[in-house]
Amino acid sequence: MAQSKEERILNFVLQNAIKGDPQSVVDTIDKYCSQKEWAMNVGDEKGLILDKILEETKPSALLELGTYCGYSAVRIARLLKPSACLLTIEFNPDFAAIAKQMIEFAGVQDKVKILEGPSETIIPQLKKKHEVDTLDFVFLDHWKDRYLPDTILLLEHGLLRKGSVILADNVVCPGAPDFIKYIRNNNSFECTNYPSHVEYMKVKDAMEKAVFLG
Ligand SMILES: Oc1cc(-c2ccc(F)cc2)cc2cncnc12
Ligand SMILES: [Mg+2]
Repeated sequence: MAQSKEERILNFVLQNAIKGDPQSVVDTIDKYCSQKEWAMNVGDEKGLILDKILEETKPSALLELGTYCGYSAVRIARLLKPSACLLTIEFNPDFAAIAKQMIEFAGVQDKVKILEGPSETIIPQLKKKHEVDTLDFVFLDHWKDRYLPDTILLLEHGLLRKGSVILADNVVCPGAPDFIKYIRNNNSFECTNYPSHVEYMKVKDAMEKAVFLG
């Protein structure tokens, strides 16, 4: 069976990065995806914006929607305090299997839990099945037409508290216009836009930060 792009990325990491060193895993994925095969990781440019917002927020309970190969899960986990926990939801079982190996190789498996399945099913289970109280930080990086419905689900299930930070990737390209319209017109959110570029390309993109005001 021919290897998938995601398997090629994982194998490049296993052969070229340093086991147990999350920064080397992040750098190695960026090297492969900028020089050999493009892939939809948040990447190094938007990754620095993500890093800065994480360092300002210092979250303990985090949720990521859209694990893919685990690049942002490793990137986020490398900055977390020992007691912090990142739950990351991935719909595609093949991606989830790659991400599991990527996270374990990076040595951040104690801070990351992959939840495989549709976000609309898993979000309502977070409190009872996954012992979540409220979330300090949410990274939206999955299907763009799920950003708005999943944000509404988070609100409906009492998963946000005063000060919870939502950070959304790709609000320009591919774009999430319904999410942006909603969140910028909702007085319960304080929004900030961070212009950037699509990972590994010169195409304009941006991230949007939305702080829940309670
Ligand atoms: O960061 C991303 C980028 C793109 C994407 C694809 C094609 C293109 F031309 C430009 C951008 C798609 C994504 C899907 N899910 C999560 N993240 C994504
Ligand atoms: Mg993205």
